[in-house]
Amino acid sequence: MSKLILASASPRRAHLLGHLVSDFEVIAADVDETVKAMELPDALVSRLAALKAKAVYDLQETSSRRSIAVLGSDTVVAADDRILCKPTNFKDFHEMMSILSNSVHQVYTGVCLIHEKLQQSIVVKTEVYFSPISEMEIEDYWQTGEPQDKAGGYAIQGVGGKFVERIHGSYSAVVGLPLVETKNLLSEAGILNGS
Ligand SMILES: Cc1cn([C@H]2C[C@H](O)[C@@H](COP(=O)(O)OP(=O)(O)OP(=O)(O)O)O2)c(=O)[nH]c1=O
Repeated sequence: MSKLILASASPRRAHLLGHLVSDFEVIAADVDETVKAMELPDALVSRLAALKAKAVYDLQETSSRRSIAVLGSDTVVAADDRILCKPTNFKDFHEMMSILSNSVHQVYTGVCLIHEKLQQSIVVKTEVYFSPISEMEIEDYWQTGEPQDKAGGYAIQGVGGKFVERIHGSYSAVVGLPLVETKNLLSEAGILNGS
């Protein structure tokens, strides 16, 4: 049985993966997440998920690579293909919330599994519908500290959940790791217990 490594610094991803696998290691991947010119969101999350998995795979001793599997993932928020990264300051965040307020946007999560030299990737797209957000709500939300490290400036699983009217797609993908699709990837690779 292969040892599974999650190539991520995100506690949310580790928590979600824990719903599928009881035993895995976590190693943060240090990669350049700069968006390329004209890069579309689905291509971006696919490239970054693979980059993260490959970075951690390459850190492993050559002799042990045959018995490991590495999972990388990346999430971005996009409004009509315009990528909204993690807000760097309040002005940036305010602009994001103005775009998301009373409108629908897309959350893309890419997952890549490297196992026995094979690399398999998937991208999950979810549509998220936001209710109108007032100026005061934008200011108050920024003060909570929650938006700062989140793609698109919000967390559906936290305070940001109060802006979400409905979603069409995968809730776990919005949080950071699509459970059904990741389960299928791990299962096909023979990594899940009992598969
Ligand atoms: C939209 C949204 C994003 N997020 C989070 C998930 C991701 O952790 C983060 C997107 O940034 P990522 O760069 O995908 O992930 P990360 O920097 O947290 O961790 P790593 O690269 O090491 O795997 O935003 C939420 O937690 N809730 C949400 O509703």
